Amino acid sequence: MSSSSKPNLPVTNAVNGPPNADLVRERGAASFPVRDLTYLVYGGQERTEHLERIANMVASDPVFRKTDRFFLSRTEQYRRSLEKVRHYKELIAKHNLHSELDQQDLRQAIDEDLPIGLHVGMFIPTIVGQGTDEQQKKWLPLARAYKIIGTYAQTELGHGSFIRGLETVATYDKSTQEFVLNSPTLTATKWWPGALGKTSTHCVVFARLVISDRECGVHPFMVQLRSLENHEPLKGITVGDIGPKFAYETMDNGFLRFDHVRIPRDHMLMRFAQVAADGTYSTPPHSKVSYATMVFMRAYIIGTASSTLAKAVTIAVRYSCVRKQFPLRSGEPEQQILNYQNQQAALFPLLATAYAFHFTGNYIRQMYSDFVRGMRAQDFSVLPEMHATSAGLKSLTTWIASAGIETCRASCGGHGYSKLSGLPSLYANYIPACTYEGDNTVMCFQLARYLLKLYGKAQAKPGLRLPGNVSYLEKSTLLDERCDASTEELWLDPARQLHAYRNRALRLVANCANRLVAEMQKGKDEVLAVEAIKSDMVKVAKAHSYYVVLNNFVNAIEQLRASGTSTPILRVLKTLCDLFALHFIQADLGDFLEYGYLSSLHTEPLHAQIRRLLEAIRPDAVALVDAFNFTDHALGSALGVHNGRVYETLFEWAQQEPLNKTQVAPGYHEYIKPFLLAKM
Ligand SMILES: CCCCCCCCCC/C=C\CCC/C=C/C(=O)SCCNC(=O)CCNC(=O)[C@H](O)C(C)(C)COP(=O)(O)OP(=O)(O)OC[C@H]1O[C@@H](n2cnc3c(N)ncnc32)[C@H](O)[C@@H]1OP(=O)(O)O
Ligand SMILES: Cc1cc2nc3c(=O)[nH]c(=O)nc-3n(C[C@H](O)[C@H](O)[C@H](O)COP(=O)(O)OP(=O)(O)OC[C@H]3O[C@@H](n4cnc5c(N)ncnc54)[C@H](O)[C@@H]3O)c2cc1C
Repeated sequence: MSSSSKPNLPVTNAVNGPPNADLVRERGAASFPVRDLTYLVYGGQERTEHLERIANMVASDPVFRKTDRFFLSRTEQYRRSLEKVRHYKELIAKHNLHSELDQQDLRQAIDEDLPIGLHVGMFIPTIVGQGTDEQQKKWLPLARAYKIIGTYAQTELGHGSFIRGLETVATYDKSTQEFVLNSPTLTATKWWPGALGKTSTHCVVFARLVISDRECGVHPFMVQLRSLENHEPLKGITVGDIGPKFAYETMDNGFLRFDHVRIPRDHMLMRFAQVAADGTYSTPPHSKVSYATMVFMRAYIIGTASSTLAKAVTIAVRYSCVRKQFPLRSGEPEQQILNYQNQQAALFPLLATAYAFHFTGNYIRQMYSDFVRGMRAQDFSVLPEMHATSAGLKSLTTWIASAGIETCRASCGGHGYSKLSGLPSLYANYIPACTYEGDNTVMCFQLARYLLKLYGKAQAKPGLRLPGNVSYLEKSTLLDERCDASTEELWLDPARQLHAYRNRALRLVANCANRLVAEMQKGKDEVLAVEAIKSDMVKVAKAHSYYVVLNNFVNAIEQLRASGTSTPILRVLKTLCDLFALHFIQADLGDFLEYGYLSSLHTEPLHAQIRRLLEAIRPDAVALVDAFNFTDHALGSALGVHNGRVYETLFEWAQQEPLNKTQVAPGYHEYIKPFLLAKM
């Protein structure tokens, strides 16, 4: 079956001409209607077409061009991103894109780390989440109209993960009803906040509240940093850019110091905790409610892991169809490198993972909106589950996506190392996701701690009912059960796949819990006992998160089946889900073998089934990446161009290299000529 219709996307940036014949053939051989899968991914035909209109508008707009980005200095890149921000605002007005969703779609299409990312992603959400109604009324209209630009300033030179260790102080002065913000030490300097260095006029600062020498914990405060007239820093404020980074050049991550800066009392965001005029402090209803913006952003990051990985896989799969190396036998044509099993084994599990993470993103979005509904009704009961689940999923998805981008890059051979492949910058700009919004390892501890607690409760109280994704912790009998997938066919049973993931997670939780007890029996207190099991806690968190991802993928397919999705689409999604499930068992085989859950009786059919799945996906590989529907602008890759004119595009883009502006190299006269022409 061929694609039901051609995607309505312009081929920007790529060199025009007849499309690569191999890609054309591959597209014609897809076993499912590509367009229907695109609709499924993006939420229907209407929404897909809307996204395409925005993507086309961006892709054909010269202000948003990307191809020269590699040749610009850091300062030029920052200026260009400001130019894009201005144009983004002009387009909102011109095309009436005033809804939050439209603006999100537009930013996504622009596809750059713009210095308004923090304004939109953390500054405004913090005002919404932590501000009183009056505070929202005052600041939201200004922020939404970009009359003020803000960021989220929490991390300091000395502390990021350990929020309670922040040193910036906000001391309440009852006599003037003001807070005095101060950075008492060098390590109290705010360090890293995006757009803090040069762009923001305001920020939400996290500081320890002190009232009459009493420590009241870390709270958020609204602070103006720069004049709205001339952008100069205000009195008492030292602010600037933190300097060169691994990548992320378009973003002015900044530093900030306060020298006894005074702000009015109503600049503390007081939705949950309050300071009255006389200095009376009212505690928040939940001690971690001021961390809510981070939970929001973690959920957002989980949602973007799929699309980021999907971009890398799209580039690598298309290129691997165009690229040919070696005939199998002399005299035969050379093979597309995607025909090699090793290439498929590297790329197809990542393709499957990009689809798996798509459904994880849907799941966490739903969980987050239920959680927000509860919060609005002063119900914080879901907070621990939301925090733990999002912390674990954020870690797993960003780790896998980061490693996956690098695998894609390496799979493109030498050309993958060229920045023109788009993969080095995709990787370099993405990997901080493993660190920001909570270092992944530290986040894993949060989930593991939650699971250990629930496991302990379930042990202490048989018959206790735990919520959906953690209900397996009730069933210690599961530990005695063994895998019975002794044939290739049995490995395709979702119930058996889920059984394996549940069993592994439970085993690791139980093992950790036992070790904790053993460490305490050796005389350690609980704190030191936890220190002795920390690397196992990371494994626990990952194992549980894998289970959550797979469970959601399986459930999503069941729901699609129930809602009448066509057989060819269901078939291809099931194949991807199977590959996801089996690949990550194979990757962590030691976990499953260690406790005798699996034996060689099961591993042989497991490996064989994985090989079959790779073969099954091969004819649909191009269609499956096409279904993500990225424009050439979004991919920013000479290797991933839709028309497959890889070599032509690489050649043309390389001509832009500034070194090629002259035939004779700069420096020739000083450094090359003297030794070339020196007498022997
Ligand atoms: C839809 C529109 C979207 C627009 C998007 C726009 C695009 C934006 C693009 C920009 C992209 C990227 C930009 C990146 C920006 C990056 C920003 C940042 O990095 S901001 C700084 C982030 N910092 C962190 O994440 C710090 C991590 N540290 C922590 O979270 C905490 O300190 C923690 C959890 C490690 C420990 O906290 P604490 O020491 O206070 O607590 P305890 O460990 O003692 O735990 C006590 C108890 O509380 C529970 N707990 C902890 N945190 C939470 C929470 N958040 N919620 C609920 N409960 C929490 C913990 O589990 C313990 O529970 P207990 O039952 O006692 O065991
Ligand atoms: C690109 C980028 C953008 C950022 N944007 C912002 C922003 O907008 N606003 C903002 O406030 N911050 C921002 N940050 C800061 C970011 O949130 C922190 O860097 C992050 O939370 C990690 O904290 P840290 O740097 O203190 O790491 P550390 O905690 O110092 O981590 C270093 C190592 O120590 C380990 N470790 C730490 N604690 C423990 C423990 N208890 N047990 C065992 N191991 C431990 C970690 O696993 C890690 O391996 C940004 C950072 C980056 C890189």
